Amino acid sequence: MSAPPAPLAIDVTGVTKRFGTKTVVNAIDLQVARGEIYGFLGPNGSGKTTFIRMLCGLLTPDAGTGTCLGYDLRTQQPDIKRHVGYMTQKFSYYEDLTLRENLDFIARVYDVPDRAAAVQRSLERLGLANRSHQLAGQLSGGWKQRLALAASLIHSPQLLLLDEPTAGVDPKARREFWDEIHQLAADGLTVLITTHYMDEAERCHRLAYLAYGNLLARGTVADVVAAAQLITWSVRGPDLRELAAALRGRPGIEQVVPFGSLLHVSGHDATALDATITSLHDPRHEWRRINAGLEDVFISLMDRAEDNFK
Ligand SMILES: Nc1ncnc2c1ncn2[C@@H]1O[C@H](COP(=O)(O)OP(=O)(O)OP(=O)(O)O)[C@@H](O)[C@H]1O
Repeated sequence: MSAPPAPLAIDVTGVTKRFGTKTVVNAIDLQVARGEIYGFLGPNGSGKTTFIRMLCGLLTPDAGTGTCLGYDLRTQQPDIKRHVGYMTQKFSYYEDLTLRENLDFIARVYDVPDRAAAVQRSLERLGLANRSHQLAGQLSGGWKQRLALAASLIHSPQLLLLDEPTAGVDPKARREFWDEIHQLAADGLTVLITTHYMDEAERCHRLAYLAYGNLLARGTVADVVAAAQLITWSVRGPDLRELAAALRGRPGIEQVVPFGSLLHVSGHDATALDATITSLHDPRHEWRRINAGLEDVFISLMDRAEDNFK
């Protein structure tokens, strides 16, 4: 049965989850368009996985309403699940089965019609056809990840859920993986992805940043950076460790973060920030006002969330 047409893949309001007395996801509203790649970022334990699991019909919210792929979040969970592919952090497969056998097994579990053709399509689509007789246990990390992606797509889902999909995968394999994800999205698949990597965040169409169960920022990378209104300076020169120690705790200085051979110094109060930088003037240091990056913004959001919610 195909899903009823819905312009939005996800359209939810006030989604909340509590475990015991702890509110792990706190009244989150979210809309995701079909074919969009939506990234979820935030510190460990901020509620990303729990929120996504509710969106995909794997967990029932304690409060909130809405739809996923046009199906009701509370009453039509089995329909949602049928159209969702889930690539978990720890993909399990049978090491002593070949790639083809692993995919065939998963296709059986999903009761995929015309299984042999579906497996062949999946092998070809992900460039695995030449390796189809190789034992899964002998694959390198990047190829195992491809197998995991193939497995999560075998039943032609409309929504793909990726939970930290590229942890431990080398940069070339990561790039290829992302090319594939963008191609799938261009073909209409909606992708929700949790990640801790900034380069992956920048590859998403839109982002949400969660901390302590609260949605603190959302939008495109440019939206999220602009909304933070973070003023950032970079400084290069000798003795940056000493400079960092001298800066921390001074008026206007909210964060001092080493970036390679530079320090990034940020805050929200331009006047106080300027005054402190001027007071620590050293001709050996080269200061430059820069545009805050996503990482600067996320560190700032995390620090502020600790003050607000802990
Ligand atoms: N079934 C459960 N029972 C009780 N507490 C849970 C359960 N599942 C998750 N939690 C708690 O909910 C909080 C949010 O967990 P969640 O896995 O959603 O965070 P996350 O942002 O995905 O973290 P990470 O980046 O580490 O994957 C954590 O404190 C976690 O311990």
